[in-house]
Amino acid sequence: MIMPNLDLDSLLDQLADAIRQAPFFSADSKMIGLRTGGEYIALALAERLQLNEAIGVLDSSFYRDDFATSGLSAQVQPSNIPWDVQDQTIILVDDVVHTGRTIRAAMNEIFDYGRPARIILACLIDRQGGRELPIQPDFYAYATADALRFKLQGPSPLSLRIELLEDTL
Ligand SMILES: O=P(O)(O)OC[C@H]1O[C@H](OP(=O)(O)OP(=O)(O)O)[C@H](O)[C@@H]1O
Repeated sequence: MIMPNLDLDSLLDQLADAIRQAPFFSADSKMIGLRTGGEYIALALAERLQLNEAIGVLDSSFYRDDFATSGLSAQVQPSNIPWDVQDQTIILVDDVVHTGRTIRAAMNEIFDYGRPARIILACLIDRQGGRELPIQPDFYAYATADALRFKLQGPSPLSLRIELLEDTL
């Protein structure tokens, strides 16, 4: 397997361009990033898209259905959505979508705040082949079904670490 050589800035530019051209998009669009990687991606996208409103941030750890088995990270922080979600079109952003469970948890949490008109899903990396729920990104910058793990580190500098999954070595 060839390790992909990904340029983070180009991927973010591509993702921002695709969202900008979508019919639903305006500078008043509302964006939510999922801690931690998704928050960094959402901040980078919001800057490129020159959004009028600050991004919301969710930490869906409490909502994950594997919370009991995986435990809770010591770094869980409160969620913060600085605007009313009711009837909004929300762009939900994460760095990686793999099983889909994090996105499922995030959507549950969003509905606790109100009933959005629509949720659009954008991610940097669509890790395909391991989906456990019928959740697909509307926008992604890079997709792969290879046995790779992606870890976004940031916020500044923002970098993407790519590792081969151990059980395939
Ligand atoms: O589709 P899933 O199988 O749920 O996986 C995707 C999630 O996994 C990673 O988060 P992680 O728990 O590693 O936290 P991080 O954002 O702090 O890296 C990634 O950032 C996504 O949020």
